[in-house]
Amino acid sequence: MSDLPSFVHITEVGPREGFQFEPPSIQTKDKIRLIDALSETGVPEIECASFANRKVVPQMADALDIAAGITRRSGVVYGSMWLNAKGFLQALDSGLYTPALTFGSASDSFLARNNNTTPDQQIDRQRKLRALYSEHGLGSGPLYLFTAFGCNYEGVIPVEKALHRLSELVAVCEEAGAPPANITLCDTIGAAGPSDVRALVSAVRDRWEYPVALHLHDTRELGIANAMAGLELGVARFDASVGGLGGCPFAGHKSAAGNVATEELALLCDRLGIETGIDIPALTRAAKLAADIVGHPLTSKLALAGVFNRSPEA
Ligand SMILES: CC(C)(COP(=O)([O-])OP(=O)([O-])OC[C@H]1O[C@@H](n2cnc3c(N)ncnc32)[C@H](O)[C@@H]1OP(=O)([O-])[O-])[C@@H](O)C(=O)NCCC(=O)NCCSC(=O)C[C@@](C)(O)CC(=O)[O-]
Repeated sequence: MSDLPSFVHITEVGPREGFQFEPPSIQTKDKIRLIDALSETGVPEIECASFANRKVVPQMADALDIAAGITRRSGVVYGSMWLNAKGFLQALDSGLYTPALTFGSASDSFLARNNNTTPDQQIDRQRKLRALYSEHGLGSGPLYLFTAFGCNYEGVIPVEKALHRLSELVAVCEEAGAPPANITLCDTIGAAGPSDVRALVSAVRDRWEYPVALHLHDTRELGIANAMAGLELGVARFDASVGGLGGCPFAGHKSAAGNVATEELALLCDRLGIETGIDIPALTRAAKLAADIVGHPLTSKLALAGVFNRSPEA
């Protein structure tokens, strides 16, 4: 356990990844209500929305309204995501935090469905995005590898394939003089187990010195075990989603439902003596609000059971 980090940065992605996976009928005011509630929980960063083709992701068509409607609390970073230049320029206009994101996928089939590109086109798109980032004064940013462990269309992704796709994306960043701020390995469909996490994180570390981050899905109940494997390797940056909301609509018929729940990851860290800055009871209340807004129970057992009272009154 000696490599456990002392602090873990958790980016809350529920308002983006969660609501993209729900029907488009969720009201903008409710999305804003959840983001404002999350702002009071100590999460350091909230991904509020994405700027995407509204014909394929109508759930995110109100991204600009969300950006305009939220109450920004000092000390909280309010971010967004995009997959192309058009989305990046909208994100800039929104005033949400816009790090220089680079994206790719270990599965070529997922890439075609999610990003509408072949691997070569994706590299070309990332080069152009990087040039656009430079024009706007942005340097290094996170590099995301989707379906890093497996995919509903291609099955298991061998470590070598993930490394190959990563090396192309890292080269784009390095050639632009903007090495990745981190390499975020995404288990888009909850395909991994702890040994897979250990194998890929270690292989990436053997090859590059960039910090590794994890974006885990709990689709098959291994999300927290996978997070534990990452923590034991010293991974100190995670994405997670309040209540376990979310998934990617382009990930296949079994899909990607259920990110690791932020409050459960924060609880794991707390029980390991790792700081996150998160007020777990407050986040658990936000998870209940998220369930009310979407109108169905969420996967987080902590949200269901409530925080364990260590000193109950007799
Ligand atoms: C993939 C792209 C960007 C390809 O975008 P493209 O190839 O440029 O365009 P397209 O062929 O998809 O569509 C073209 C039409 O979309 C419009 N368009 C195109 N982009 C935008 C935009 N940004 N904002 C507004 N409109 C846009 C564009 O203007 C045009 O409109 P038309 O001329 O036909 O009227 C696009 O198809 C798209 O936005 N798709 C949605 C993909 C998506 O949002 N996926 C989910 C997020 S990724 C994820 O969840 C995984 C993650 C991050 O959580 C990690 C993990 O778990 O692994």
